Amino acid sequence: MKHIYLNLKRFDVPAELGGVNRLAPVQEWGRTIVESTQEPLKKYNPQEVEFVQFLPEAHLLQAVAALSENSLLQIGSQSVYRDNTAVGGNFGAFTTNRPASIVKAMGCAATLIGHCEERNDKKGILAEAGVSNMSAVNRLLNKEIKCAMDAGLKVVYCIGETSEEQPQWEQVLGEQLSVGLEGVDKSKVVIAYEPVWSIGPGKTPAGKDYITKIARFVKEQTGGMDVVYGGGLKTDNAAMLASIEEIDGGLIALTRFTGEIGFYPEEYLEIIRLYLGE
Ligand SMILES: O=C[C@H](O)COP(=O)(O)O
Repeated sequence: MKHIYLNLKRFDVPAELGGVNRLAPVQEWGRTIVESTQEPLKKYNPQEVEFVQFLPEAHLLQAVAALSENSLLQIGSQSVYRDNTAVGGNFGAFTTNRPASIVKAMGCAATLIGHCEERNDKKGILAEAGVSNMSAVNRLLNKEIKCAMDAGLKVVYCIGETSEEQPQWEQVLGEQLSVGLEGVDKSKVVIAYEPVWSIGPGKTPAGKDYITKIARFVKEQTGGMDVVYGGGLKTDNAAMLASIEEIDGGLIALTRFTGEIGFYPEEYLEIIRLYLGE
């Protein structure tokens, strides 16, 4: 089974406010993306490939409502809170947070946990508190994964090393896996590997040998979990990634990296065609 994930980050922010949304008014953005991508995806075999689109919370209800009959698309949230509602327990006193129970109730099938931008946010809070040992980040993410799974959501768990961490990549990724997945049913989780040092303008893209080495490491450490490339599946690397046996799919975000950068539905569909080879 291949997994094609789409992380729509905050691509809903209009260009005039500094964002990359030139697609649709904010009020219609989630629906527009689902409606402009789901029909062409119906030609793929759901036994062979799954498609999940992760949207900011404000767009989840609209995206779910836009799903057509027999759509192959599934909708997911961008992470969940590390605590949840429970009958007889917390009734929803979670101002500003996003418990997994409501993500599931809104019709989502999955959630994306531990993206490098989420890790950065948590690291920043710890740094403000004077904490330099960042292992707490993995423990917080482990709680989020457990809440998501208790709520019946599939989990895509992101791991990756920064440029500073690269010399100790085995230790860093090993801890992200062992602590993040402690006590978790791995059969319901897919790993997204993000070489953080390689993401962003002007960075050297990760090559085939490096990605293969990491994917093998993850599979060895986890008993063969599915691993997708999370550093950005795009036009430039789709064929290379498709040629790596140990890679089980990819995480798409921006589809255009020069000029009017952003996410464009036709380019997303083209990346999928290039990766799946059909
Ligand atoms: O979520 C995906 C990764 O952060 C890569 O994003 P990008 O392809 O837009 O650089």
